[in-house]
Amino acid sequence: MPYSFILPVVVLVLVVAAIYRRRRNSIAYIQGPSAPSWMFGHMQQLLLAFRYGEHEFQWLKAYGSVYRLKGCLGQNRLMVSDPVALQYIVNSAHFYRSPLKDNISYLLFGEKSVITATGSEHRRLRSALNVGFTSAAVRKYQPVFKRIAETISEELERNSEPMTDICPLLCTAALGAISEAIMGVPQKDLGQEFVDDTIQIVKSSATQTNRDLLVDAVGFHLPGWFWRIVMRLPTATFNTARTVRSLATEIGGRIVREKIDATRKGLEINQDLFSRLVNPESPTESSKMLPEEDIVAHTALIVIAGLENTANALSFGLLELARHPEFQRDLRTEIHSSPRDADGNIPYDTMPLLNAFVKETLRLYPGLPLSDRVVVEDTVIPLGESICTRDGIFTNQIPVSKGQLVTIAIASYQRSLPSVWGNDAHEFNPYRWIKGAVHQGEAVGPYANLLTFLGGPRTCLGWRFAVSEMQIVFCELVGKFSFAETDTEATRPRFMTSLQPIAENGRKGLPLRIIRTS
Ligand code: HEM
Repeated sequence: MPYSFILPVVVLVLVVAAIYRRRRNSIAYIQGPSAPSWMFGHMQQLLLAFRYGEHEFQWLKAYGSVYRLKGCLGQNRLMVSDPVALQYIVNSAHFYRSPLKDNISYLLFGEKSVITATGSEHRRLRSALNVGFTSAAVRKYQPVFKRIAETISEELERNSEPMTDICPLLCTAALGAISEAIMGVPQKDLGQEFVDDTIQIVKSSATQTNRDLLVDAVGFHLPGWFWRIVMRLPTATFNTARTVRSLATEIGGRIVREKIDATRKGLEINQDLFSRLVNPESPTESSKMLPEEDIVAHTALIVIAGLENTANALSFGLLELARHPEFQRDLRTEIHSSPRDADGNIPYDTMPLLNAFVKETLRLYPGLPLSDRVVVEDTVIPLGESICTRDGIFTNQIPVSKGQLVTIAIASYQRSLPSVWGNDAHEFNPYRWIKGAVHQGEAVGPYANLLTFLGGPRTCLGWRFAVSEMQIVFCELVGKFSFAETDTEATRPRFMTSLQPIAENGRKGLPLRIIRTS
């Protein structure tokens, strides 16, 4: 057969082209620290650090805002905290979430949720859910946040212990806020089993051990269909995840059906998100209405997405106040001297110290300090500042090939450039926001130029919700109590799926001395 050589030649050409392209776009020429081991690369230092960032922030200092790290089993990873590069990555369709994270989201939330949907389906779901997350919608949740904050105060007043772990209280408060504002029901209606299992799944999905690092590294190369089969296995974590999902479907389904019934009976409709999705207030909302099953599918996602991150941000804020008594006093003075309306509301957005404090807390303690992306199509990442390669050549762009792992280094970005944050970027200094020391350059995220809520089409839907809840809870608590650390520096941030406060005993917690002030 005269043409029988064609196929092998075509295959050979394709293989050589692929190798050439891989070499050409390999990131091996980018500088970075040498790895302590081939098996774990830098992953133990990055993800299992005793105090989050103890190695990462040193690498940042040594290599700048783009450098190469080793993942497990010799994998090359690109760590990026350059604002121009980050803006490109979060907005570009050339990058997608790492397959591992995507598969876990798929197991927990199914394919009908905004976090797993892609393309036009993602845009449709976001646009519909957004009716509950606009500035106007979030303003209407303020009474809920206020009530929730007062419940924490009442609990603290009853408590006569010399030391209180504030974390569980803040977690219950954050759950109450979501339950009432998003679903329009008191927290007890969610049922203890759902609440316990949800908290459990957040804990057990935390990457904490060497074994987890290796499973993640191997899992990265496995196709989605393989994961979907593995996730049917009856392991403790997968069982809890399945229970959370089925309880969420049951509870969400019941809540949504009750709201549909109330609408049919002409009863008054509330301001919570689920009510508005069932019974839109305006024709624009009507056109984006979600069917019942789509609303139900978001029950678990919204609880999990909104609970941990907000509660942890509140905890870290109180930790920094305990470490900075003078700032705490100034903030209390601002709270006491701010005018209140007839309902006791303060114009939260106009309080300089309060807002500087919220921004500084979210800058230093992003709930998700790292977020992995995979290149889905060859592209070139532009850089705001040139980097020097291992060959001593300066470049202001990095070509990356399909399959390359890129880490959006959120925590590093928020401490990186002195030209953006000032020279004391590693310190807690809320005044930097008041003195105008923060340079508002590239708009990388939706709030204060921070990436804590990510950016681009996948920006956190609940960012205004979280900021408003933080403003109100801080006002209530700092207005009535003083916070002091029992052992300065004992509590540390650790990365366990999210950035969490870890007490001296190695467990999640924030023990504080809390005293009534007025
Ligand atoms: C301080 C608190 C919060 C932080 C730091 C935070 C952070 C984030 C981040 C980083 C993402 C992107 C995740 C990714 O794509 O890998 C995200 C997505 C999301 N968040 Fe938040 N979040 C917070 C509070 C909330 C709240 C209170 C809600 C809802 C009540 C919420 C709902 C969502 C949803 C629905 C998404 C998915 C958006 C999409 O994929 O289009 N978040 N959040």
